[in-house]
Amino acid sequence: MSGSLGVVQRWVNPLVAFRTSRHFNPVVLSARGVIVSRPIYYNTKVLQCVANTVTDTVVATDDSYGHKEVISVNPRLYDYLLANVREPEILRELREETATMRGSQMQVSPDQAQLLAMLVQILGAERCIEVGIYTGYSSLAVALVLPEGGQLVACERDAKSLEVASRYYERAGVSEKVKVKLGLAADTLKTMIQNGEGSSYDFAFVDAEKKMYQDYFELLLQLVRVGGVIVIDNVLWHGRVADPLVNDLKTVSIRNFNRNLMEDNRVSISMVPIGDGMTICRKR
Ligand SMILES: C[S@@+](CC[C@H](N)C(=O)[O-])C[C@H]1O[C@@H](n2cnc3c(N)ncnc32)[C@H](O)[C@@H]1O
Repeated sequence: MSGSLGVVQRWVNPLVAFRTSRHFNPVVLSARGVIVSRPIYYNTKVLQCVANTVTDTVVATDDSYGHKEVISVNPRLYDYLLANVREPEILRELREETATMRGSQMQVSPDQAQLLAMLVQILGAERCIEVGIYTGYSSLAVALVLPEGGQLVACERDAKSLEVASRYYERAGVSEKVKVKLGLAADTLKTMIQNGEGSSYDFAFVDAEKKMYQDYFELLLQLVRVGGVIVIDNVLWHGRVADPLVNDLKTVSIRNFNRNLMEDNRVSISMVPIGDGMTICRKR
């Protein structure tokens, strides 16, 4: 720090200071480091946030990424994103009730649910499957956009969480559309195949036992028609899949599943960094 009054930008990345310089008056400190003037529009905390916004958010810019400024969602940006999600009132109530329960971190986020509903609508899906209901947030999001006569076969092994889900299906008026299958999902899917339901579904969402992903996928690939879509949740697994030092059973199985999917010519794929990561697969 200099011995005279001066502008101090030690907390500002020079690139960011340049980019944002039109938007604020800098902090001026005395020789002893006492603030003698503050920005006109921002207090120092806000200013710090402004200065950090770009550096916190843009996570990749170099030529490995074609100099594309790739962003990562920080809390402030995520709040903004959520403020732009159209979450139906009934889903909000279910999400808030679930938030008081054990395991609430398992439910998909509002932006994920909106994407699922959007995919179902784009596909014009009438016959859907969900693997892993919990209290019903994602299944209700799908059921709400199904057309008259549409059906969602939803698999869950935990009867207690199903009580919440069923109550919300009822309240939302979609009970007729959701066929709940209590039991192990793989068994339910096998039975559906044995019953001749192969290639008759338009859409499936997988959000249950991570070690079973490959099995669920193989079964669902038989149940979904050509052109149908299978969405898999948690494919980024809190970032652990990209960390070679993490090798617990769940991480390894998701990592292997992702690698297999990359080489699987039976589907087109798109891995999307939404929520905990989702891969959208379209059956060829
Ligand atoms: C991540 S949660 C599902 C969250 C849900 N999609 C939502 O948005 O609220 C996973 C659910 O899968 C269920 N589950 C786990 N293994 C299962 C299995 N083998 N068969 C059926 N359900 C299973 C769990 O009981 C749990 O409720």
